[in-house]
Amino acid sequence: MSSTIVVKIGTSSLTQPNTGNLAISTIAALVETLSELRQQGNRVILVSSGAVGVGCARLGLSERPRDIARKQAVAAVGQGRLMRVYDDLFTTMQQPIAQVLLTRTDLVQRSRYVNAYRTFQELLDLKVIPVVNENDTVAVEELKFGDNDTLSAMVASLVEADWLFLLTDVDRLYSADPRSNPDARPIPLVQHLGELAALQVETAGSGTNWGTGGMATKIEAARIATSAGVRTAIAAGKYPANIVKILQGEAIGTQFAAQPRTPNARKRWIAYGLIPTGKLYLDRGALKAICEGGKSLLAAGVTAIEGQFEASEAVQLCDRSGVEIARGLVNYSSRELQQIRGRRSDEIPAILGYLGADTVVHRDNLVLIQ
Ligand SMILES: Nc1ncnc2c1ncn2[C@@H]1O[C@H](COP(=O)(O)OP(=O)(O)O)[C@@H](O)[C@H]1O
Ligand SMILES: N[C@@H](CCC(=O)OP(=O)(O)O)C(=O)O
Repeated sequence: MSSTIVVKIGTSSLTQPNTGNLAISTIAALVETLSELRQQGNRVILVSSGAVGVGCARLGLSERPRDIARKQAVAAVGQGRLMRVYDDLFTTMQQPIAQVLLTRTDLVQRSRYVNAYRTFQELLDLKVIPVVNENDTVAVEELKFGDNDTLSAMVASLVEADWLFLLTDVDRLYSADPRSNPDARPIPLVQHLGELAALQVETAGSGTNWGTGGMATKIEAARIATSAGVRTAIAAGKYPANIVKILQGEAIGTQFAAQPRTPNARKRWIAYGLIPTGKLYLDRGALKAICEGGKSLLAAGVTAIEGQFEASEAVQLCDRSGVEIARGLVNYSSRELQQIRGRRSDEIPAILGYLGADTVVHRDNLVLIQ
């Protein structure tokens, strides 16, 4: 049966740790595996990091630039080089590829999100492997994915993938960074991300100087992807052929079970495309109403508000301790909500001096976060 498979590979796997030069044998093995998967009828997307690392090697820079403009310039050098290498190798496998560079804003605006979705579908229908990266050269700091782990999870959610593979320079997730902690225990399977707290998994430490985010961003990616219904695996970038073995059911790397997928595409955009600008804390009655009753959120159930936001923006709906339970588009600004929180809906016109929406977040604009 054919699947939609998103594979993300990090800089630490694509480049030699000492010189920053391309790890050609790894890239060639990756190209072979992905081409074979494609030719077996699967829909395949590659999310590849490496623009900054490869750009640095090309320009003879020995470390990742800290200055933003310099980093953006270096990425422009590396991205072209990287695509040249991919295109040469994929062409030897008769496999067409496409470059897709995304910024975070492309997923925030509904029209651009839908447009990106359509372009991916078209490319996959044409049997092309899209090679995706963040558009580092134009992305602005405040609106960045920041790391390709998050980007790949959002792409996997956008295209409703069956699998997300996060290929890195360790063979799986451990209870702590295995580089600094030889007693770290391997974690083969995560049924639910809640288990990680009980397993006391530490994600501090970010491997080589070239990787961004370390394990923490991979766990966050697994959270986004699994709650969008995508099975996720963390595995060694050195052995891309393991992807095929994992698809055949072998217990390699760390595998995260998928949660049921939100069937409504617009709700998935609310949950995974938008960037929340505020937090609403809910009382127990409101949590029960939205979680068990499938109801809208009313002002009466909001106990506190954090952040500055306008009506129609995305907010996180949290329990008393700040754990996010749901996300939604809010009908009132933070200023208005400060005035009406805890109050009955029929009191709102008198408090605000005008007739607003009955609900703070309507159930059609509200999605539970697993
Ligand atoms: N709990 C953990 N389990 C495994 N690796 C961890 C853990 N915590 C931190 N790490 C580090 O994360 C690194 C991988 O992240 P990173 O360097 O960002 O890779 P990539 O370039 O593939 O995104 C590993 O080399 C490892 O040192
Ligand atoms: N977009 C950046 C990659 C950022 C990133 O997440 O890097 P990595 O941790 O190596 O996957 C680049 O191409 O250099």
